[in-house]
Amino acid sequence: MDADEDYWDSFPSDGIDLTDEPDGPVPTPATPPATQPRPLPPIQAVSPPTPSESADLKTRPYYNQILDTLKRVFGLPTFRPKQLDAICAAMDGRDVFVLFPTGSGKSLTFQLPAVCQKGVTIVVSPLLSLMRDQVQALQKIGVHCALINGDMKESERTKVKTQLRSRDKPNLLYVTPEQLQMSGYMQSTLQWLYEHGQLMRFVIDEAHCISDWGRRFRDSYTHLTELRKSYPKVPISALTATANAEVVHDIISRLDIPNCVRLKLSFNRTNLDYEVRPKKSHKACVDEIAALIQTRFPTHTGIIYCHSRDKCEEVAKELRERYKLNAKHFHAGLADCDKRRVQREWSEGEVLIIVATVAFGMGIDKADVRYVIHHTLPATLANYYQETGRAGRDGRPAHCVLFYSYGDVTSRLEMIRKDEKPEEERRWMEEDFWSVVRYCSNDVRCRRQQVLDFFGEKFDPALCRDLCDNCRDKTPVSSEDYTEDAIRAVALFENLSTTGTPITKSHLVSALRGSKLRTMVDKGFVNVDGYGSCKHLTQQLAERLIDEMLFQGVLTTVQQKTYQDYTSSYLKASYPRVRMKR
Ligand SMILES: Nc1ncnc2c1ncn2[C@@H]1O[C@H](COP(=O)(O)OP(=O)(O)OP(=O)(O)O)[C@@H](O)[C@H]1O
Repeated sequence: MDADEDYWDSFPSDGIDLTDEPDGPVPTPATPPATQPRPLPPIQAVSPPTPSESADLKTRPYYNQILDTLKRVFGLPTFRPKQLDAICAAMDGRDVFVLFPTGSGKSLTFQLPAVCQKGVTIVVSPLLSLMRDQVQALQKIGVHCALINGDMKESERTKVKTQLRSRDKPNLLYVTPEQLQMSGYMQSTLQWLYEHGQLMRFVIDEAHCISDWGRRFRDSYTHLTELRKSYPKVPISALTATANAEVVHDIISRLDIPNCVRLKLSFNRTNLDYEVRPKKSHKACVDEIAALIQTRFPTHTGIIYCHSRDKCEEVAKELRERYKLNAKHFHAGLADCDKRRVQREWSEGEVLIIVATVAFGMGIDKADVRYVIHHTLPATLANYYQETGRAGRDGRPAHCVLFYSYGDVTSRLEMIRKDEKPEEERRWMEEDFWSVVRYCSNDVRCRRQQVLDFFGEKFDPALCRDLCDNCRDKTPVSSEDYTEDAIRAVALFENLSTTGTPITKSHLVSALRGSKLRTMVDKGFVNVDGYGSCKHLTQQLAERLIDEMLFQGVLTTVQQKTYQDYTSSYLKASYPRVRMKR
């Protein structure tokens, strides 16, 4: 399998281009991993703006100017929540920390002040594609801005730097952290701007990259900690969509902006409907996806995420050929020109369905995506939030469906275990992935609550308004203790193992229920002590019992090659054994 997503690769030396990387550096989960014993810094939650910041923003002397710029330059009628607070803080020359979810309009919070003020705002961004898109979008509406990255020819870079010292300065300069760090000429240009009072602000986009609490700590971001020392009078804005309390604290201390105006929005995407569906087989899953699209979204745009390049191509082909749906695939294996073409066709509505790996998403700002379907499990719950976050950016209802099977869990775990990364990183990957498994297997708790919980945000499920499958399911929930059955299952598993035959999950389920299947007889399982000890359980309950034992780590799985190079997943005990000397 050519698994595409490789979340833990180090970043390329100068920005990121369209590889099969997730959209932006990997978000940080709400809690640091248990296997990483680091002293916790004191948690400093993001505080609401102080009264002087929130009250009477409309009386600010520049209020009419920013409102006019919002309408005339950006073509937008009103501000979204907290945008005005962030813009006023920037206009007042304050340091600002913006923690808003994806798609909430963070960019405007620095772009608008940059347009209103004289001088240059430097925007440090790790994603080349995102930078290009933003610069193009700004140029389209007549904003004077420029870009410097490692891909450009030296002559092009020199042209921009010359422009920076001229009268015809851009309002915004987008730059990769590497360019800011490496280029001596860049440094001297900044110094020149600073000395001439023309350096308006530093904006650190994806600011969680600066924090080593983030899993994808980016080396080139470290020197950004020098900005305050080198340019003490220049205010700094830090923006991120993914930071827990520790990361926020770390960013603020590293950038040395302790008195920044802190603005936070809820991560609840109220218009998204979350649903998990069992994945019975690949074919059944594609059938269901096709039926869902044909009945509910026949003329709408959507994204289907798959784990591997092969799967993307296969699913897109099946949707086209079997269901006559307008689908195309996208992954990092495509030539750059093909990537651009498919992305453009989808953005312009010529192609409705994109079947993609996580490579798809960087810099995508399509407002009317009506559904995001996961054919395969995402790597972490934070990634799931980010990937589903591409739906409904226009604020209108959108649907997120995640297909889940234990088979996908085991193959993902197997891949993680085979990964050549250091053991600790593999453990993180596993732990992050378990958050997804727990989310899928919890069919009681509000999905929205589970997602927000992951980001450390408390959410009252009553506010979900039945916009998730668990809240919609009104079947009364009863809880029963299955410990006795679990003990029987462990004893039976031990006894079955004495036959020397590897045991699959379905063997154990059949043995618990006392199945008379030929294969159980042939393998000699039926004669084992405890065979049929859970006859009272239905097939579904027995399967859930074993799943639960797998989730809780009582059992685990190992992959073994069978005949003809097929691999099967076998159960392995992972409960501690008590051994005593007699
Ligand atoms: N006040 C507004 N009114 C209407 N649309 C807006 C407003 N502010 C921003 N938008 C639109 O919202 C979309 C998302 O904005 P933006 O790209 O800044 O989000 P973001 O928070 O930076 O998201 P991400 O983290 O995904 O980059 C854009 O299409 C933008 O034009």
